[in-house]
Amino acid sequence: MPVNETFARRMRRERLHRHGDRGLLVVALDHPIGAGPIVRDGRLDPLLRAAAHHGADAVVLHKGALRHVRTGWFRGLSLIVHLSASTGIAPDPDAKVLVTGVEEALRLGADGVSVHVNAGSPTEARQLADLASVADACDRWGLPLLAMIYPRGPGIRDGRDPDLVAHAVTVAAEIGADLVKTALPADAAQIARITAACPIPVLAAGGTTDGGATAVLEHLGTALRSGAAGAAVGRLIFEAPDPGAMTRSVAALVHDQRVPALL
Ligand SMILES: O=C(CO)COP(=O)(O)O
Ligand SMILES: N[C@@H](CC=O)C(=O)O
Repeated sequence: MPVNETFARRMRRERLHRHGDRGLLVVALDHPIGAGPIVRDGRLDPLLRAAAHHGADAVVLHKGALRHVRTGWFRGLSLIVHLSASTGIAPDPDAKVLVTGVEEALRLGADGVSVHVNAGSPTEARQLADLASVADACDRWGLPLLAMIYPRGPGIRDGRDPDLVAHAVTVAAEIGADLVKTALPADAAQIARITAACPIPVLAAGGTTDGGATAVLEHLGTALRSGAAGAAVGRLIFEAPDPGAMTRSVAALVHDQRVPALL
């Protein structure tokens, strides 16, 4: 726990957890700007129902999505507003830019904000400056900041290289994030080294489901047993035939360190 944290920031950081403080399950739904629609009918409410009713602590959404979803889901679910974006069809999809700010997120009812940084990308310098300005604003307003930071760029062959990932999460902590989310390597000992060296909680990203849902669940289980403080999971849940059941499975891992029935 940080020793120099304001009352407001600590209270809000602790309140992100809706199921005890053992692990944080964040359902990330920030993909549409990058990848296009994630639901066929444009309605995110069924995914928010799955998150709210099946064990998630928080969801990540972009500002515009909030105009099209019900407020009621957030009685038992924390809201993290994502402040940065890029599209997968851009000349450089790794070039994240800020698309809104901390004060707007607060006006929208956010319990926290998140910013994505691609460390090693051609625009890394500007992305770091953006993360730093958001961290300053979070200090002013007492709002928790989740940094999503990945080693990504033309010179990076393996974005899960343990040394690169250890470096990336350290950058997030040094700039002033409260939590960091990244794609962790597969090896348990390497994950343990990364999480032990990082002064802030590290959340494991779900990642692509191309290798099957079971492989993603197994990876999350390894990460949680190796020091990850929770998981931020998108595709595994919104691509699942039954997002509620998949949320329950991830929640069993995150909150109870219990192997879900799906494994
Ligand atoms: O946090 C996330 C995206 O912002 C994780 O999403 P995926 O599980 O789809 O990688
Ligand atoms: N924040 C993520 C979105 C989901 O994967 C990214 O931009 O890559």
